[in-house]
Amino acid sequence: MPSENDSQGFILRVQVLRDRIPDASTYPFSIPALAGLTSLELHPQVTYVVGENGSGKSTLLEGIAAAAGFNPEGGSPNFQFSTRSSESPLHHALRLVRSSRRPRTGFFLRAESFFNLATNIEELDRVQASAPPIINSYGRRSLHEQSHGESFIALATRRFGAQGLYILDEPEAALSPLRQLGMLSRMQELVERGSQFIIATHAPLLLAYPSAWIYELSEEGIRRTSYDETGTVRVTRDFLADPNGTLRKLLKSPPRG
Ligand SMILES: Nc1ncnc2c1ncn2[C@@H]1O[C@H](COP(=O)(O)OP(=O)(O)OP(=O)(O)O)[C@@H](O)[C@H]1O
Repeated sequence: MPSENDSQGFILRVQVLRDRIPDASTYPFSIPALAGLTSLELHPQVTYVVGENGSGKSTLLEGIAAAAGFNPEGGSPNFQFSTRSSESPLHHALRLVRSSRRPRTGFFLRAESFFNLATNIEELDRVQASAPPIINSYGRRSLHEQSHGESFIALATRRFGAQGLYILDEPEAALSPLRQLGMLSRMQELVERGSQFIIATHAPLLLAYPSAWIYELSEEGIRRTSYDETGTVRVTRDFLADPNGTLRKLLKSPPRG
């Protein structure tokens, strides 16, 4: 049963300490959506970050994840593998305003590091042969031997748990539309058990969690918006309402049929 305290998220707000920014004219502080950011309030349960390619979603999520103690390359706070040090210095300038609740578990998912995570689990299980295998928490089957979607579903159903902080960068890359809807119901189970999500996405289905807050990043900055006003929903809705009309405007020769 969720306690009254569960109505608070673990992270209440993300503050940007402008005096810790070494050079506002270089990456990542030069990204338009981040340039003027001073504070971002998070929903206690589900906060989405949307915006065009290159608008700064991954940079922001990585900064929040690193400031929260995750490996910037992804995984749970226990995973400390490093294949490259490409993380941006954003987290040095971020201060997380936390509630009195502490997450019991958590995961930072970034698509490009899922492969490394799978390899890291195999290596850890090889060297720690006496301990219960870590892969047991991921459905007992090597993530390398599962499809991208299967391994994500194993992660969300087996490894994600109550009182968790989950920072997910475009998880839809792995998921069919049906599985994206399934993810919404898995999110509800976890939210009801005190978890908090921060999700960057381009997927209208995955974006549909009710009462969540949505921030849209753009050249103008970062602003809270509604589901219907997001670019991703508008473009998808317009297309599905009239695919042929859209294609006629877009393509040189008209579509057949
Ligand atoms: N290591 C880096 N050094 C310099 N610029 C970078 C670096 N990483 C990303 N950028 C630039 O910062 C901007 C924001 O990138 P980011 O990956 O955060 O965007 P995004 O919104 O997540 O995009 P997408 O939807 O395509 O995943 C882009 O213009 C990108 O080219």
